[in-house]
Amino acid sequence: MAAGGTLSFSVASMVEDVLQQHGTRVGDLNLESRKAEEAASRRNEAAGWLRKMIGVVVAKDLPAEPSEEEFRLGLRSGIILCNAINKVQPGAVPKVVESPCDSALIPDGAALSAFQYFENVRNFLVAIQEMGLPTFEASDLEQGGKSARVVNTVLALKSYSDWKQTGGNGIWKFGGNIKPTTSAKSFVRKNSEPFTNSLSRTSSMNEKPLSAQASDLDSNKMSSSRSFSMLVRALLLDKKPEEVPVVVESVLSKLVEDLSNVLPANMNCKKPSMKFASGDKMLEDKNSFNKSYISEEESKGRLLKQQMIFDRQQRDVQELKQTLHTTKSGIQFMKMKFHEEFNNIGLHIHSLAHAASGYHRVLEENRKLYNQVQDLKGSIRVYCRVRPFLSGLSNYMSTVDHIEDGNITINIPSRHGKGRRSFNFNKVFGPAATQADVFSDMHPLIRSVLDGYNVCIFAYGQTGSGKTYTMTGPRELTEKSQGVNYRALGDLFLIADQRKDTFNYDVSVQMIEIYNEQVRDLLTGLSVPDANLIRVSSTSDVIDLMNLGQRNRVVGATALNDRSSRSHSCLTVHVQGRDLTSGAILRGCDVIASLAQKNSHVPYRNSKLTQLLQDSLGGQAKTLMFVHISPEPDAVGETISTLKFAERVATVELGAARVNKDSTDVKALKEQIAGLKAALAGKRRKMNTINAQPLAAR
Ligand SMILES: Nc1ncnc2c1ncn2[C@@H]1O[C@H](COP(=O)(O)OP(=O)(O)OP(=O)(O)O)[C@@H](O)[C@H]1O
Repeated sequence: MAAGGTLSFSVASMVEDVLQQHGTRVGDLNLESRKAEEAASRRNEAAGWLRKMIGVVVAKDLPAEPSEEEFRLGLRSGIILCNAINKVQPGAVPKVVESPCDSALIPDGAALSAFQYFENVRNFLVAIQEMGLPTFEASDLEQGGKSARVVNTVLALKSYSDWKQTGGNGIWKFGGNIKPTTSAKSFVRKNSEPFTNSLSRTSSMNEKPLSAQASDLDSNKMSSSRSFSMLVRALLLDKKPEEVPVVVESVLSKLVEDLSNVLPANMNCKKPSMKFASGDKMLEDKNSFNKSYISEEESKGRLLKQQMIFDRQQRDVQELKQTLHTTKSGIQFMKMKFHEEFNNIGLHIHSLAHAASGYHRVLEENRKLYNQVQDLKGSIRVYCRVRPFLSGLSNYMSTVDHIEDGNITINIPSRHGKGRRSFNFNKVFGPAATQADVFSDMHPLIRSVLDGYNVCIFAYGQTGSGKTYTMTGPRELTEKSQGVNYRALGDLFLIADQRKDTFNYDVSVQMIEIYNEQVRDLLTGLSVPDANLIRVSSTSDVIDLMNLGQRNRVVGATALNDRSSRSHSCLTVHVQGRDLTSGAILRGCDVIASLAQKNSHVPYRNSKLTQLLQDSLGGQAKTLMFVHISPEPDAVGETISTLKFAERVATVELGAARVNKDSTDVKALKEQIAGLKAALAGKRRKMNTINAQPLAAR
């Protein structure tokens, strides 16, 4: 390291200080001239050796005995120094940059390429350093620089050259022109090989400092020790003997002080800063190496990272492929299952269709059988109802003697002979019979209307016998006291609603009055041959229309009783049902009529009433006739004639068969119906079970 020279200057200045303290003038000692003389001697030795090594031609810029300035200028380009070191150690500076104008003297500050100058001097200093010789600083070749250090380096190189020429045996000791007896330390070159890479340079640099520093110290010590002794002698020359110890003590204490200031700074500097351009270059190299090393590491890292990303993406792709495969398999499986399900559903629908058609066949069969039973019961059924005594008249003896099943026995006053007479009907309802009792026998026929049969329900009887009561109910109507028309219509709409999945029903009504052989439309109030049909959708719709008809019936009546006895009102309910499966149309009607007891002068067969009811009464329809009688004995004559007419209607006039309840035909039919009902119930259960199952399980 270039810390050398520090001691020599310090000692000289220190002695100077001491001399000044003691009032001694240096000028008197002629110290400067002695120093200059010695420096010139060393410079000449160095210049001479350089000229000898590289030849006078190459060293033309360096005079044999140059001044300090000439020495500095001659070596400033570094060309002479590089050539000299290459002579001592070939290849030490691999490339020497020659001046473009060799022959020209390069003046101070002349334009030799700064790069060339820098390169040569730097390379020379690196080589010197590699060889373990004392170095100088590049700035020492500049004006004001310490050329003595340059001289020192050249003389060290000379000494090394001499040692090498003698065979290089033994330990080379750098002595310069200093006598071997001085305290110069042995100098062992640590790394003589030229560096080949920045790493070896760095390591040699790191190993170098202490030895180089020691070397610098030694050489400076040697060179300055002679001056030091000369100075001390000159100092003590004119001193009296008693003054000598004081002066020596001062010199020594100053020396110790300076040493203590200088040594720690040099000796403790294990990692001194690089002052040379060569050091900078090495740092640059190291940095660039580090950079390239780092960038290589970085690129490796990046590659590794990319590889990892690539690997992960490949794994992802594999996973996706696997998922796709699984999904495809799943879809295939679903397709298969779907086809299976589809086929199963197809089979199931087929069996359901089969069952449904069977069900419909059974229904149809049931309907026919049901209505056959109704037929066997008789196309016309005649019922007799006895009104209770009205309040206030309960003390009278009743006309009715007794009632037993379908038989009613009437007490006949003695003046009319015989005393009693019995009449047979399908059923006789006594004064205690309720509205529900009366309707119960009518109920099965309502279903027949919805199956496409015509049903005629009419009330017959003298005035005040209770026709309106049976058909409609009392004035203060309650649910319990509702008449058969409410109940029948209620049933009709209820059954139609229950069948809505299989049948679509349209219901409409017409209401007429036959008065004095004139037909009047009670819903329009006009006399018309055919009454209007008005569509209805509920029982209340029908009731509203019946009320309207009732009001029209009353309007214009001159004598209510007279009118009542000659008027027949008739409500006809038309039902049209469409079988939703087969599309078949069923048509039925329910005629609800209130017929006054006919006058004897009107022939029954030709009457308007008979014409009106011919469809119902002619055998195509099921007819229910409710004969009403009053219990009061004063009307017994009319009662008997009413009963006679009713019996004739039931047996002779209309030719209807009387039902024998015990006939074998009825029994067989009943059994057949029971069997069919059981079969139907079985089919229904089966269908309900199938419908309850989830589709996949079917
Ligand atoms: N079964 C019965 N229970 C209680 N009261 C009844 C019964 N039958 C009829 N009545 C009552 O007897 C009276 C006459 O009955 P209703 O008006 O029904 O006779 P009708 O035959 O319709 O008469 P008309 O032919 O004059 O119209 C009414 O007050 C009615 O409430």
